[in-house]
Amino acid sequence: MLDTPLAVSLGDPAGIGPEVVAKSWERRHAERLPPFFAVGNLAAVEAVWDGPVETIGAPDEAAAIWDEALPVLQIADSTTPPGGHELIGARNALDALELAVGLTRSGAASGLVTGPVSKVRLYAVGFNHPGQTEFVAERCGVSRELTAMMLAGPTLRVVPVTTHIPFREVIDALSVERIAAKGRAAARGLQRQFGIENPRIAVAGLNPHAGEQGALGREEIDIITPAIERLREEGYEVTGPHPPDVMFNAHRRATYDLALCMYHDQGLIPLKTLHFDDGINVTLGLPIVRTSPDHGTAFDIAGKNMADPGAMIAAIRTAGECAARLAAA
Ligand SMILES: NC(=O)C1=CN([C@@H]2O[C@H](COP(=O)(O)OP(=O)(O)OC[C@H]3O[C@@H](n4cnc5c(N)ncnc54)[C@H](O)[C@@H]3O)[C@@H](O)[C@H]2O)C=CC1
Ligand SMILES: NCC(=O)COP(=O)(O)O
Repeated sequence: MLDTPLAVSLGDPAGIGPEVVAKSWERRHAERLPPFFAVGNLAAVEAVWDGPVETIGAPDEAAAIWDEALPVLQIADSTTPPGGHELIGARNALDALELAVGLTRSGAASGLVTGPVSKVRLYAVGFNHPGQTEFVAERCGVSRELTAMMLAGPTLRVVPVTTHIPFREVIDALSVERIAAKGRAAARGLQRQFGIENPRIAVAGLNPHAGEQGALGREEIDIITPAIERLREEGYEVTGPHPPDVMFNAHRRATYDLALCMYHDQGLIPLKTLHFDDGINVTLGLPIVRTSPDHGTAFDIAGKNMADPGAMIAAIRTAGECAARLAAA
């Protein structure tokens, strides 16, 4: 059990973040969750949940009330109702994220779990990062190219080489250096945070049938294979390029620890199809632990008591496990 609690930012209060965090606390004993405190707006939790909740002034006050109430570190007095459209929700989400990252970097929290945010609403309040992944990397002083956004469930882990960019830009964004950098960040993250000594990485092709020896596209020959060779020279166990349409079946998934995918949906469609209810997002390559549920804000069901906390529970549990592993290293 961790001595220092995790910091869990509530995300956009108009979404389901407050509800899944509160429901996770409710199931803390059954799910054997490590201690955590929420960072966000107390009213946002009270709007969707009638369980016990108490504000704290600092992370070290969380332990004393963990058994009795959900501890909340308050970031703002005003908020937006569940399902609301006001941009104050995005500002709250950003303030909570900023504070939770800072507390984790300082060691006051043992790891960071982030609630779902709306990217378009964050952009509307001046957020100039593609997502929380890059924001956290910057706050930790790490170049985003040295981090990897890993989505993971019980039978599949994926890292997309390109993440939140328009599809039209994907091919130009792929390079030997970028693919090798993501593969390296992924392999080292699995070693360091997940205790997988020699991770097996399967690299996806980009074109149908991985290019059919160049007849259906040359990216596999010109970019992906040289990146695979570079990673192998560095000692990593890497295979591919694999035809993307067959590499996610159950038989093939059992042969690797992580699929390195060329773009967002190539990896996230299989991941969320298989593991939407317990899938998580982990940022690899940071000096701190950061996880998040795989789902988004789900504005359509916010405030209706319909949100499944499974992915948030998995994100909290994994953050605790990774934090314990890093502390013991
Ligand atoms: N971790 C994060 O911060 C993420 C944020 N997003 C953001 O979320 C916003 C909405 O994205 P969408 O593509 O609509 O995906 P979404 O995951 O928010 O919702 C997709 C569908 O799944 C349902 N759903 C999602 N989570 C659920 C849960 N825990 N229990 C029950 N049903 C659930 C929703 O009601 C909706 O019908 C976007 O603005 C996007 O930027 C998307 C993915 C991850
Ligand atoms: N599709 C995954 C996702 O949107 C996660 O983004 P973020 O954690 O970087 O904000």
